[in-house]
Amino acid sequence: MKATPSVSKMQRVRVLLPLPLAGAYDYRIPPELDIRPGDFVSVPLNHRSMIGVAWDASEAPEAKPVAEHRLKPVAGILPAPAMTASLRRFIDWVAAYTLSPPGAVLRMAMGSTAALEPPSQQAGWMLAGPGSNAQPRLTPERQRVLAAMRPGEVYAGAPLAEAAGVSPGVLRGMADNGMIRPALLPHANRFTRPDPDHPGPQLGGAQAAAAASLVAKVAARRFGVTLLTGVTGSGKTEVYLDAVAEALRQGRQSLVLLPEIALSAQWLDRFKARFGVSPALWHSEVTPRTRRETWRAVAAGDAPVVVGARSALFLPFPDLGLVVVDEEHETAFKQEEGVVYNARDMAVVRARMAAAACVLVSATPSLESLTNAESGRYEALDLPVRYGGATLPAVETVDLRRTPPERGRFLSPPLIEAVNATLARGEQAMLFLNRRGYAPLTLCRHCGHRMRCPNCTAWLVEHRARRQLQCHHCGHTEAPPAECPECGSANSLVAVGPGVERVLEEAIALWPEARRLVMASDTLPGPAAAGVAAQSIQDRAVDLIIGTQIVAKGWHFPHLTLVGVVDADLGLAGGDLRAAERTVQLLHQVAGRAGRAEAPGRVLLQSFSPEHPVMQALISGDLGAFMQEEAAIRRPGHWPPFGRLAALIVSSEDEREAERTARDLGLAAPGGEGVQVLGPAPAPLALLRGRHRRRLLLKTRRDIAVQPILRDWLARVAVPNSVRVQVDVDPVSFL
Ligand SMILES: Nc1ncnc2c1ncn2[C@@H]1O[C@H](COP(=O)(O)OP(=O)(O)OP(=O)(O)O)[C@@H](O)[C@H]1O
Ligand SMILES: [Zn+2]
Repeated sequence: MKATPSVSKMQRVRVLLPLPLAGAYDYRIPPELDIRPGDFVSVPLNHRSMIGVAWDASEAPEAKPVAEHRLKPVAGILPAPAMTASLRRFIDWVAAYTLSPPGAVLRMAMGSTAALEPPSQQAGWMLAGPGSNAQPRLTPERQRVLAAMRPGEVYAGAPLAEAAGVSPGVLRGMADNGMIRPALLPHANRFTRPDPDHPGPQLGGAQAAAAASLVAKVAARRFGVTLLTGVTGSGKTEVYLDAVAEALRQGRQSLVLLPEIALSAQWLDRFKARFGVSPALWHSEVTPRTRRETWRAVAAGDAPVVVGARSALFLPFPDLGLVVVDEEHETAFKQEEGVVYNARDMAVVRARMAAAACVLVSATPSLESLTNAESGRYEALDLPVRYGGATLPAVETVDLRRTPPERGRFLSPPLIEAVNATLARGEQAMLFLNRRGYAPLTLCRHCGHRMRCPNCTAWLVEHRARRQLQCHHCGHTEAPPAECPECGSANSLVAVGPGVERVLEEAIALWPEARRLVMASDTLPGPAAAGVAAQSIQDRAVDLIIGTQIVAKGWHFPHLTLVGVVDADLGLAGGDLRAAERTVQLLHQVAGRAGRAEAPGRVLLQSFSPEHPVMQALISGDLGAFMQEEAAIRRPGHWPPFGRLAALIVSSEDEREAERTARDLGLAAPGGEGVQVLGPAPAPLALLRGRHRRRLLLKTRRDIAVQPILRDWLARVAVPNSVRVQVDVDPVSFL
């Protein structure tokens, strides 16, 4: 008798397919197959063969199940490790929470279907052995090959030929003569086990206490969430790496989520220094082959530590013991397309289902996590000082009303002077502006015409180096016209406002001798490029860094002492719920790059409103007080995290259809005590990729779940095929 009853006792099995439209489908189980929940199976669907997962029996069987004789049979079971119950529960949970089809969530968990096939083994050569009675001619070339081989070992062809200094044809000839024979190369497990006892840095004071607390949580092998906060440069990474070490000792796997793959460059060096080897990596730029190998290694428990982007949450860990979310406040953890989910929040759920410890890490924690820590749902650990006695940078504002830049320029005299002084001392300076390209707006001096995207409610951003106008929403590009498309005036188009390219232009004029580096997502397209850039900064091959938000997070540049924020007011303009919170977080993080070693740091914020509470919070550095003010503003109106939000985004290529559906949804809006619907209203991005957009916002009290209300609401409104209604639970973007 087997311990777990197989579903084969029944004649049918529910199979979840990785399709956005499907729930689980019923299939017939042929007598020769022994199928258990979690098995990867191939099944017929519309005359094609598809791979899906044997799902668990439904708790509420359908009223009218498909008749037995009409069911198609399962074709076979794939030789891949079955999906664990904890991952299946997680997929169901994410689908229910985000109102997504479970199949769409499953698709994220299947990584690459190729990973489900047995790994293809490469062929090589080995000595034929004593049994062979070959008596071939022993040329010097063949002798060299034999000398390069040891009995019983398999050699890949190309390196063997190279080692013996012969052509591959020689090997084939020897095989024909029976001197060597083909054999399969053994699998190299590329994910060497990190050594938890590899000597790491000596943790001091608060670091040691925090690390001990995290280690105890991992050792307890229970679910629990810890919010690890600490000033920039306090060594939070080193602290949570101790928790990773404990998971290794426990024989359990760890997952570390980072918001930006570019960041992983320095992080990987840190990991390697701590454990002697590299972890497995998971993000969109990993090659298909590595993806396949990583997926299988994770499933087999052979990848003890994975560091990745949000999609790594759906990897098939058989025994996850620790989930870390670094820079937990980052909005990059929100996936806005397809299944709309927040990886930070789902990481907590994944950890709960795996009975794993979860650690959320940030110098600027979100109000959500702070509130959870305050209520005792999360445990709080804090590192109050910078590592190694470094002090926090001094933050000042530059009042742009009093000391404005020269006409047509963007760097004010005080900032220019500060850069001068920094460069003169041989230290590094950074100019931060969260805007790619040369200028955010191109305008006709004569008629006032603005260059807009034809597909979006957005201005075209000039990228001068590429001689392009670009839409940052849909990717539309066009060449800058010679004359105004509206009034026909020649040479009348002017660039308005700065992007990093324009700041670079100004920097070249001011500091022609300085070695400059631009760090933006389009100039550093991948983690490798970011790694090279980071190294050149560490090696002091760069004097002046000009960057967008990718310079803000995580980096440790010991010789960087000045940070200049070109437009500190930029993030406040949008005016959504979290605009102030986000601006404080971003600018505090950027500021935190300055003065992380011996030399003290200085930060200058160029602003038109230095008296704004955001600037005041940055100057004082007292983010706790700022967040308490934020909480006081949001609490009475039940705004998150003191209430719940879900957005409906109605879109269609036909504006009238979008309008009509939005109105119908508005008319059918739910109500009652603690439930409120705002809208419909045109979205700020009223046109996006050629689709007209309307928004509705459901707001409920914290104790009222939005999902049942949304399901009920959506079921009452007929949505034409040409209209899409996207559900965004816990929206981060309000565009
Ligand atoms: N105990 C230690 N021994 C040696 N080096 C340490 C120790 N703690 C931290 N460091 C080093 O100090 C630097 C800052 O640490 P780390 O980057 O982890 O800080 P952080 O708290 O994550 O900062 P941020 O929030 O700004 O990203 C790193 O170079 C790190 O290796
Ligand atoms: Zn566009």
